[in-house]
Amino acid sequence: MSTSNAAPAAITAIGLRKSYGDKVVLDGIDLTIPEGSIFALLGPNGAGKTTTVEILSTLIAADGGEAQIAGYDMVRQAAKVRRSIGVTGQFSAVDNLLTAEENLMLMADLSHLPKAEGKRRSAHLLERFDLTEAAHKTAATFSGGMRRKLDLAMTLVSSPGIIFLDEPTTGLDPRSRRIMWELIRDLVGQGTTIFLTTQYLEEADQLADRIALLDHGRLVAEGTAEELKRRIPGGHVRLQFSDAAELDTAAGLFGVANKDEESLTLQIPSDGSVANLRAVLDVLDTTGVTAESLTVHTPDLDDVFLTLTGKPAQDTTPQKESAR
Ligand SMILES: Nc1ncnc2c1ncn2[C@@H]1O[C@H](COP(=O)(O)OP(=O)(O)OP(=O)(O)O)[C@@H](O)[C@H]1O
Repeated sequence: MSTSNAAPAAITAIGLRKSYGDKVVLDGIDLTIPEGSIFALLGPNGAGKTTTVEILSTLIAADGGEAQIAGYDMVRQAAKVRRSIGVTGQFSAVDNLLTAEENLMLMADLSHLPKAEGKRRSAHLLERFDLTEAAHKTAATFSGGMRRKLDLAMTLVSSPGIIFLDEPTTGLDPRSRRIMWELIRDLVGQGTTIFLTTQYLEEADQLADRIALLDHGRLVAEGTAEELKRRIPGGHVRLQFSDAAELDTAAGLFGVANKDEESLTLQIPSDGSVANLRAVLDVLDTTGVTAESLTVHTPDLDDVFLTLTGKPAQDTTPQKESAR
């Protein structure tokens, strides 16, 4: 899932600002999201994730800053931006009184698709999202997972090139979450750009090419999951030796190292980069010490979150109810 640096940007933003009264919600946000990639905006409750999505999808106006979405200026060409994007928000667009198919056809009508084309796309999406059997059932009878799938399918009726997913799996059980992830990966495989907000570190880790961490209205970190994990202390390489003598010799070679006599292992602080690993191996090579194995331990995103925001991740907070 690597993004090419050569891919043109689907979304760029410079200096986005938004306040409600004296509360500064976004305090200068810069973003560049290449086409065909998944970008995750990660942040605790109230960090400003939804506000960012609302601004970029032209639902609300920023107080300052600029953004281009699909090459269109979000203020001067707002209508063109809207035609290029799909938005699945925290509040479901699904109409409970309609069937799955009727919900999809309604979206097709709103997108001004000819009736036959709307029917064709609805049928295709129902099949792809495994909702064919539920096509003629009213959405009121759907489980949370089915509803989310239908919601996303409705966003896809107009085949947008850029999709904003605001907390797409909040409140879903693990199985439904995995199904959503697969659907999201499929979309990107077809060239769609995904802008995702999430409170789930694992979700960002699993899906996103790049992750930005939003805290108090600012992006406090941005990079791939691996880059973010390397930015914080706690990473190390662990060398395993076959006997105590080798372990002792090796321990003498490295200035800072944690020796465990019992497991015959040596832990050396490391950022996990190739250059650092090479340096460790070079030291062993030149002194003729043989390690049995080497493993790299990078901190997980939980550590990153805690270090950079000073707050634990929100995975355990009570989940929000979607308005129906
Ligand atoms: N219309 C509004 N009027 C006043 N304050 C608002 C409004 N919309 C959002 N806020 C405030 O802006 C802050 C950011 O809200 P936002 O919904 O963007 O956060 P979030 O990161 O999406 O969090 P959550 O996961 O809870 O949705 C919050 O403190 C919220 O109370």
